[in-house]
Amino acid sequence: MQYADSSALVTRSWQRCHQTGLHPTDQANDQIITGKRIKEIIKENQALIQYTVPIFEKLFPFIHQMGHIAMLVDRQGNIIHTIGDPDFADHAQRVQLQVGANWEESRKGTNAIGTALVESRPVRIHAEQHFFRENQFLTCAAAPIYDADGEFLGVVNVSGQKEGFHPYILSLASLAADSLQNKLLLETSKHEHLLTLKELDQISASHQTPLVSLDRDRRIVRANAAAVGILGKDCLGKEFVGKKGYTTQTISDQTSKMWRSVALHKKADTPDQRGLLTSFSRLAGSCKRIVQTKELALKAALTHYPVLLLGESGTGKEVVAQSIHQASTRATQPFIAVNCSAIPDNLVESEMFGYESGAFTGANREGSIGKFEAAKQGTIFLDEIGDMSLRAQAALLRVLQEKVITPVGSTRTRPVHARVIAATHRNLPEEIKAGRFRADLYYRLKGIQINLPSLRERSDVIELAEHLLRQINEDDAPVPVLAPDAQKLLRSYQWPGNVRELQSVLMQAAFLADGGEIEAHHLQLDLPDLAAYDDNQPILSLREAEIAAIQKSLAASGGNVSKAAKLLQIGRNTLYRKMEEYRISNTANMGSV
Ligand SMILES: Nc1ncnc2c1ncn2[C@@H]1O[C@H](COP(=O)(O)OP(=O)(O)OP(=O)(O)O)[C@@H](O)[C@H]1O
Repeated sequence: MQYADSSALVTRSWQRCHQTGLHPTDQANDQIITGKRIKEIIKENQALIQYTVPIFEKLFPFIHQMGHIAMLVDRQGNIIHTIGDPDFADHAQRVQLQVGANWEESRKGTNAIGTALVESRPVRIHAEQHFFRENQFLTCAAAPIYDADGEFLGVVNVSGQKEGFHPYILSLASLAADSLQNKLLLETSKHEHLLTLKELDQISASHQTPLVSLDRDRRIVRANAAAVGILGKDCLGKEFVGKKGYTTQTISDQTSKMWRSVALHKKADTPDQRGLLTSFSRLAGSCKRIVQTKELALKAALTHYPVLLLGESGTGKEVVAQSIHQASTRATQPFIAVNCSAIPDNLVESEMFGYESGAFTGANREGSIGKFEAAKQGTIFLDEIGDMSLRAQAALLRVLQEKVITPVGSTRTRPVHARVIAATHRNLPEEIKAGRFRADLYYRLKGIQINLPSLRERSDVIELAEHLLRQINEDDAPVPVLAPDAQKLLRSYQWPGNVRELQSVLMQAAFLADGGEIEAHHLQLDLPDLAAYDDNQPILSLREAEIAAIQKSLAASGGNVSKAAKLLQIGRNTLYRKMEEYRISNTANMGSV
């Protein structure tokens, strides 16, 4: 789905409002449909509401946690079904954000529902972007819904108070609209051949699974937006011959279960509210990369696909795994983390799959259940999967393929219900090339692949640092403030240990600052030259240490700034900036870069 450039879209909408003669300080022309007419409208949209109810129930924990409400709106802009936070619903009624109200743009000015209806695309309208002042306390996102034949049916809208702004409410609305569309597509293509396309090289960050339905002659009868994006706008009616770079998978009974689970989980399965509060909110950060990561993790939480988390050490892979678990319908079941690199090779099977009594010398007399069984219908988190031996990989692959385990010393298999989330800091395609990792296992594990950005790639280091400082500060003492020089240093440092390193540096700094402002000299960073520090030499100030490190790296690289920056593990521009700041001239090689 295409997200619109919000500023251009808002400008267009405001122009339409002015042209219609609306004025921001006017009161909206509210029209609440009640009685017979609303009953008729609800009846006309009964099927749509019926499909929406379970999807909204699935979203309820997220919506409620955010203090928002979700709405189903028909193509005329009438709200026909809502779910969400009752407190906010009371506020919302002040501006008639309730069943029976009409939110067409010509009536209610620029707003997510009305503007999405006009623009036929997902729209987010935040606070002052609303045309009428009376609506500016809101933050809203709406995404259009189309039926399997591409007919426009209405929108899904998520709204809350502007203070509760979440960057991913648009994704949430789009996700609900996508699930609804897929459900409609599945219903209408019961007699057709329904298949999905899977990227061979990489699972894209797109929010929707591509779905295509074929008639008996393999002509494409229907396709959802994701499939049209891959196959081209004119794909309908054409013979389906596959697509380079993609495999196809028929949606069998088993895979359609996955869809039902996306769309139809009953409220009884919804996760624990408190769990949710600590789930995605633990993942601090608002830079683009981390928001994308959270969106994808949220999507993963709503499915039962295996998840593969890739990222350097300390980037938060385990936090993401826990967040996915807590936000999923499995939250009330166990989350079992297994560090694959810590299990001796000869114990992998018994640790993972358990053993029967007397299976081997030293084994517990009663036998023991393995991690897969301990996870029950919850999540098993296989950390450091890239460090598993090939023998253990083969055993794991069998489990993932056959969905059963055989405890050591037993002949009886037991079913596996747990969802697998795997993680590694290794580059698995390279491990495969080197013959250290099985390609078939890799493809099994990467149902949804989430790449976690390193701290170097993130633009929100200070925000993250402030979040971590609040966490570190256990008692009610004031949270230490980061002085400008400390912020500068935190931004320019290369963070080989990522968030874990940032956490420990801040912990030390808070201790050293002793309740005062944290300054640059409180930050004990692992600067390269400190490794070479000799006991007999005086301790250098941070500035002196940086100067010495830069001079040494320039000398070692023969004046080549790129090489010197590499040695220092910083970017070339950062090195140039520091050379300028410390007035270091490149005497080793004046002409070189
Ligand atoms: N976005 C984040 N917000 C807040 N804390 C975070 C974030 N990312 C990571 N952390 C914290 O950083 C530390 C390291 O995270 P975690 O253990 O999840 O990393 P990892 O990638 O699994 O590391 P490894 O590969 O070494 O196992 C944890 O204490 C975690 O709470």
